Amino acid sequence: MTTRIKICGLGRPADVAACAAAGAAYVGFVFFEKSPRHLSLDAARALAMEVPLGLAKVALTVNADDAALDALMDQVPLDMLQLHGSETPERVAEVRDRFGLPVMKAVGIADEGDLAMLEDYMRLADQILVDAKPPKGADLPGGNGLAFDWRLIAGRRWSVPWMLAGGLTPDNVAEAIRLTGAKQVDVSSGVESARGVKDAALIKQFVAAALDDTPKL
Ligand SMILES: O=C(O)c1ccccc1N[C@@H]1O[C@H](COP(=O)(O)O)[C@@H](O)[C@H]1O
Repeated sequence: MTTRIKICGLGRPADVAACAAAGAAYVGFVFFEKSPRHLSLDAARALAMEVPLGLAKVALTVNADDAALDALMDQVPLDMLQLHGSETPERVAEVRDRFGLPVMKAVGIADEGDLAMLEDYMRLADQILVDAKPPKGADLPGGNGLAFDWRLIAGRRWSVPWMLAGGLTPDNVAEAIRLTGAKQVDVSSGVESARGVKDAALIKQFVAAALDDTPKL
């Protein structure tokens, strides 16, 4: 199976085109006002219309309530919801039932003590996104360009599909895949030329580096 790649935090039609041309499997739109990648619903709708069939559109939200998710779902065509806040397992189940889209829950990892949470969420989410835990006091719960110790999840057994995230770059993604066995990876900061600004050349390099590590059968 080829590595599936998500590029998160797109802002312009040219970013969508770069992801499609490079061979990404998912594109991510951020709905979190503190983020430099935040999109209004109008901007996201326009951007989503540019996404070719076969490239999955993921909405990243942080502790969004039903009203916010209703508005998002009404206005933006989407394929998946990424819950990147402190949503409980019960909230993950509720969102999945109410909105009828696959739900990917982000889990922040800093040390072994965080690994138990993976089991709790794997029972209820369609996918898990394994990210670095943000530093104390950080403005953003993700998208900080920080990696965690990948050895913590090396050899782990997974009961649902999962994606590796956190501080990935064109230079380290192949090693991250090799160490963790990830079949899906997600990147934001590592393909930006400035905070919040995606770079087509870096997107191409990242996808090529991630695909290059796919075992050839
Ligand atoms: O990208 C953001 O601005 C963001 C905001 C709030 C929560 C998560 C966010 N991004 C996600 O964080 C991870 C890792 O990002 P990075 O590659 O380390 O910058 C990724 O899943 C993004 O989807």
